[in-house]
Amino acid sequence: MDALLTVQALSRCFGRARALNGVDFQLRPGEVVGLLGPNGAGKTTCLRILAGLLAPGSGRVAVAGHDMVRAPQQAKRHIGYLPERPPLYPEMRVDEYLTHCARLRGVPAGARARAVARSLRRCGLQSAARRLLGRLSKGYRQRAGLAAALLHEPELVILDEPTDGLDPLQMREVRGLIADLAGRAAVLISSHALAEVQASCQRVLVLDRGRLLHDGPLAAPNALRLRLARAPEHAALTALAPVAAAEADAGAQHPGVYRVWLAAGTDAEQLAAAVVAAGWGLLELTPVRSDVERLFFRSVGLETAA
Ligand SMILES: Nc1ncnc2c1ncn2[C@@H]1O[C@H](COP(=O)(O)OP(=O)(O)OP(=O)(O)O)[C@@H](O)[C@H]1O
Repeated sequence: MDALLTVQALSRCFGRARALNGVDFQLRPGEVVGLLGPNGAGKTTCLRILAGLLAPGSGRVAVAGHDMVRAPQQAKRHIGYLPERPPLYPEMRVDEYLTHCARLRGVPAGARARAVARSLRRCGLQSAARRLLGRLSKGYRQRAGLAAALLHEPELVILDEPTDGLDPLQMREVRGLIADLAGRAAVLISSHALAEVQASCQRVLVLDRGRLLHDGPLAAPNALRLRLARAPEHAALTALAPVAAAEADAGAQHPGVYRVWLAAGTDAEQLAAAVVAAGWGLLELTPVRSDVERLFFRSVGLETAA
């Protein structure tokens, strides 16, 4: 499938400091990707360039085939951007603000009310539509910023630390909003919250001192976590046709928890059927995801490969 976003050899300096250094990656339609990196890694700089708010020093950004420098209007039409601190006017009401943003975004006059209502609904803001932005909690301000970013139904949504400063309940709500976006739009999320990225993203980029150190999927191919009520002999488990390899999960609190790799040409459904037929009591069968924390520290050189 063609890339929705293409980033090529992107660099940017501030004075003599190099904030971004030769960054390359692509985003496909509908995928949710986390952008991780320590403070000062260049995440915000990168996202601001992608959103067309900051000029690149060199390199290229193209959105849906439109070059951000040569055709910024067309490129930006496909992007919704939630900055770290959304620029909300405290004296405006939520619905007034969204109507104002819809106008700035070029949503035609006749379609604005519908776009605002849809954005309010998607971000759970209907009951807050008449509230002053200046009186909103941090979580609701974040929702208002996201509602503004989604008004024109962008295919690429860029979120700069969307859960920063939120309480666990608000974080869960934002996570729900991201899950709701997934599949309909590509989402690029910068975050310090590794658990957040683990929960929401299919792929992770790690940036450090302006360089992209890692770009890879979070799902480990063919690996599943299997939990059984009655732990079988290891040999009995590996004798099942869909099992290529299995190892007991040493970190698990109970026996009967395994990491299982599927044999080529088999799938999770076949493994479930084989385990049930063996009478071991299937309690859980879930895809194994890479550990974002380990991946992050390994990428930035603070941990050697285990
Ligand atoms: N407008 C600016 N003027 C000068 N230097 C800047 C500017 N914006 C960013 N920088 C510098 O560029 C580097 C990357 O900053 P950036 O904000 O992109 O990092 P970040 O990964 O988003 O950090 P954080 O996680 O702390 O938000 C830093 O050294 C920062 O000081």
